Amino acid sequence: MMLPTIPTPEELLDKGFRRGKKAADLKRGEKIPKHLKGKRIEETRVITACQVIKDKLKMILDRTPEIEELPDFYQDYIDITVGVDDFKQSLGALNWAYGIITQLEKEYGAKIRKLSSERATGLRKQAYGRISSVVNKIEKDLDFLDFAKQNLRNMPTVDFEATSIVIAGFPNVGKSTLLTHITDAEPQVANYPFTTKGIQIGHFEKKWKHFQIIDTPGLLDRPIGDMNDIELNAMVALEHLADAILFIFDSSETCGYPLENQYKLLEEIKNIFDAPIIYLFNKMDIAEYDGIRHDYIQEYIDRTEDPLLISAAEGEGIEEIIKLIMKVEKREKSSDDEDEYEEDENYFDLT
Ligand SMILES: Nc1nc2c(ncn2[C@@H]2O[C@H](COP(=O)(O)OP(=O)(O)OP(=O)(O)O)[C@@H](O)[C@H]2O)c(=O)[nH]1
Repeated sequence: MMLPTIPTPEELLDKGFRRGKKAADLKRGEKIPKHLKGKRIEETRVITACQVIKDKLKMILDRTPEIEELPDFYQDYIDITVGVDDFKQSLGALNWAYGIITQLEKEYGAKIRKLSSERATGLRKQAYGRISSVVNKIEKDLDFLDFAKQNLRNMPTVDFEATSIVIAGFPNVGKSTLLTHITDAEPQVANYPFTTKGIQIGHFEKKWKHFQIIDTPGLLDRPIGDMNDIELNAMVALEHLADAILFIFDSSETCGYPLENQYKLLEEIKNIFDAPIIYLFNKMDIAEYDGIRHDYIQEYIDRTEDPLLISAAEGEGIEEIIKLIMKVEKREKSSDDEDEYEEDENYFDLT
């Protein structure tokens, strides 16, 4: 997500005051009756400074998307990454500053016009003091928005029209090998909270249907019991997105995790995700010796509903996986309307 560039309070004030001075200098060259000149110069200076600062604040507000209008996945993503409440509060603060500066512009414009030219400079200084104080009050909000901009820069680009399949399984079971076999091009790599390597999204199209396969190394590959609330929220964001889960077992256990533990992870994932699960037993090429399969591997295969036995590295079973993926239906995604943001009335009250 591209957010607008966020200035510091100093930059914002500096720009406003510099442009104010420039406009005032131009006024100085104009033919104006002497007793009015001082007033006009200072009035121009205050009004220009206010407008420049307001324009910048408005540009930031206009170019920042309304969070409620984004798909659930992005709302969740923003919440986990930077916090939706903080985000909205910061925008609220900018809106507040915009309102106050509009008032100061009117108030001081009128005062300067009413009083004598001798008092104009004093009034302009007073106005500048108050403008500075308002802009400095939103320092932490500008700071936060800049932090959000940096953190949301490499947000995953998700196609909400496509059917989404999320891959799960312990590290080294063959998730990325499978992803590259199923999808067309190099997967897109984007940031995702709690994944050291980011999220990988690959696409493929078949019979006019578009599918995206999502791998989240570091998230769907470890016991959920160990996760904190925020990490669980990151899982829930995926749940909002997934139309189906591809759960991959490493039948050879060369990934370092016994099938017993892999099965436990599956049980945990079943508790969190409502989406249907496609079960894959990978690395079958090394799980069998001379065509003989260990009884205990067979036991896990037998415990699983419609398992597919594959070898991602050798491209064995890929066609069957694609056939199963083609049967996945897009799920109706519910959006929760209850947690509408409540504005802090005192903060927004400009009257
Ligand atoms: N013999 C064999 N090796 C495989 C197979 N699939 C993957 N591997 C190997 O297993 C190792 C791990 O595969 P990856 O695809 O990187 O596994 P991953 O699950 O994406 O791993 P993380 O990114 O760490 O989560 C690599 O050395 C692969 O070459 C397979 O079907 N057979």
